[in-house]
Amino acid sequence: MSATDPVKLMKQEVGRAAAAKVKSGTIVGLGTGSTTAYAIEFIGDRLKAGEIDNIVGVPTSFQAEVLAAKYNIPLTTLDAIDRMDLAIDGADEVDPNKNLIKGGGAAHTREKIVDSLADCFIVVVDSGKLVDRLGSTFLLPVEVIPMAVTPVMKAIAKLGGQPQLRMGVKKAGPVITDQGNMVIDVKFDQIDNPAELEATLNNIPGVLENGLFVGVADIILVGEVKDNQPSVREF
Ligand SMILES: O=C[C@H](O)[C@H](O)[C@H](O)COP(=O)(O)O
Repeated sequence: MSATDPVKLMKQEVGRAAAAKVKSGTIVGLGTGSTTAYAIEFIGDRLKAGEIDNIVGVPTSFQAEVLAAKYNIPLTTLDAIDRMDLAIDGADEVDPNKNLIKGGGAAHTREKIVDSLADCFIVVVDSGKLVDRLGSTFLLPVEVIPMAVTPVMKAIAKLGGQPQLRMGVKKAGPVITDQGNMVIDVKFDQIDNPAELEATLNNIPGVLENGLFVGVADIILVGEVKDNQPSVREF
């Protein structure tokens, strides 16, 4: 990836824009993925520069915990708080109604818990993540308890989905989530009713959580780039 890689420029710019919305004395959900990683870095930069202080983060993954430690952002847990002021997180697809597919990094279960508890959930994406209809470019991740992988795949096939077990890269065998579970990625020809599908999938015994986020996001920050100049649009 070159220094002027347009996707990198867009991710950095939305990360910076999201970090700029963090105020002193707030509790912030820290999402997962390459775009949110920039937001965490820029929050750390603002803390270091003294622009903000007294921030506490709630991590959505081991990756977020590691980044928070790297940038000296103190962390807390959901046992210690009732709510968050803000959550910042990426997405794999965003539709015009601000509904999302998440879980490209297998973190969607903890992300849905944290992002749902925030007063304001800000999504940070590059413009390539915008779709007219969810499921058109990205397979839908479903986290499953390991002993239930086969029956869940059969149940998903009966619903019309094409399931595949997510395999590791630079690791033999399946991807294991931060909770010790596996991920089934599902191709649906068409997702007409995301809310209904979200509930139907979660109702299959053995499914922990799927990557459909319906009615959770408040603000979408979209990174765009033209002539190597990045900008951010909000909706
Ligand atoms: O499980 C991972 C998350 O849902 C990520 O937020 C999502 O995959 C987007 O990641 P990235 O910003 O790297 O495209």
